[in-house]
Amino acid sequence: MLLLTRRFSSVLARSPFLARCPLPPRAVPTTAPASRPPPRRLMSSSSSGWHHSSPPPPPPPPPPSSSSDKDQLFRGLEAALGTTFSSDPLAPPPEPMIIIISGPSGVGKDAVIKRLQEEREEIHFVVTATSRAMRPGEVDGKDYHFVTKEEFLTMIEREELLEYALVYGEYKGIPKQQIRDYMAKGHDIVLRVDIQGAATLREILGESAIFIFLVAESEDALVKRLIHRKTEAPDMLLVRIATAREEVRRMKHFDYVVVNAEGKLEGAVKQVESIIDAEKAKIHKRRLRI
Ligand SMILES: Nc1ncnc2c1ncn2[C@@H]1O[C@H](COP(=O)(O)OP(=O)(O)OP(=O)(O)O)[C@@H](O)[C@H]1O
Ligand SMILES: Nc1nc2c(ncn2[C@@H]2O[C@H](COP(=O)(O)O)[C@@H](O)[C@H]2O)c(=O)[nH]1
Repeated sequence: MLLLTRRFSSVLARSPFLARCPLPPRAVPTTAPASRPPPRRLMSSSSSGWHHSSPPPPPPPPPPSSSSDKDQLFRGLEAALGTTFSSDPLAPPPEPMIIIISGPSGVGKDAVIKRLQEEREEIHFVVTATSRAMRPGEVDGKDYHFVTKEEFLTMIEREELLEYALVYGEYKGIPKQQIRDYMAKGHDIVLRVDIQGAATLREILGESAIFIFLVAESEDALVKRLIHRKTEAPDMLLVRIATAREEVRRMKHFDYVVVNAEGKLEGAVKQVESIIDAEKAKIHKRRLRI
């Protein structure tokens, strides 16, 4: 430290900055401090305590004011350390992550993901494959890859799916290649699956992915939301609602729970974004293995 201070002092001694802002003479010792006796201290006559017998040290030099002074100081510090200051980022670059968004039918998974995609372009939502018929308003390749049952079975045979399940009587599955392609480009990946799909993915991905459980504020709100969506006949509605009761019990196997309350879609999306940001800032990151 003493050596560094000396070197810095000698570098600055050659700089015009020093001419204007001289270092205090006693700030940089020129002889080893061990050879100097400790300063004598005297008891003050006042009741305020101890005082040094030596005069007070001179005030520190004023901070550099002009940009050339600051530049001189910067270069002086570099010279004192004997290396240039690097402008490389100090934090490692964030690695792509896999985020699984699951929850009971009708809770708002698709709605949350749609808004999330609008907010974060770097996120890729994996379009899953399904054997179910297209609903009015759905787009092939955007909502799902709509395939026949035979085509789906071929995908299973060829081991093209990371996970697949029979969901309400129809096949649903995640194409592996899509994940690989987008991760290679540095994108974060969002997967939307039902609860059984999330359980399978936990077995495959373990702690390397982030599992978010989306819930409505109450069962009552969830049922009203499903009725309002008008996509299911009453018998199928009953199946989805009965299944939802069971599914809520699986919440404890997830990493996070996010409440998507009635009329509060934006709040739920913000919370998912906060989770992603916090996970990105983690020092001991999740190591992805797929
Ligand atoms: N916060 C919210 N407040 C009010 N309505 C909402 C909210 N979030 C979503 N919705 C509506 O609730 C319905 C169900 O949402 P969505 O289809 O996104 O659910 P989902 O979880 O993807 O369902 P599924 O699992 O059956 O595909 C939709 O009509 C959607 O517009
Ligand atoms: N296990 C999987 N579940 C999936 C997949 N893709 C979608 N889903 C889930 O299915 C239900 C029903 O969807 P719907 O569009 O018919 O209403 C819903 O919970 C989806 O999240 C998948 O690849 N695997």
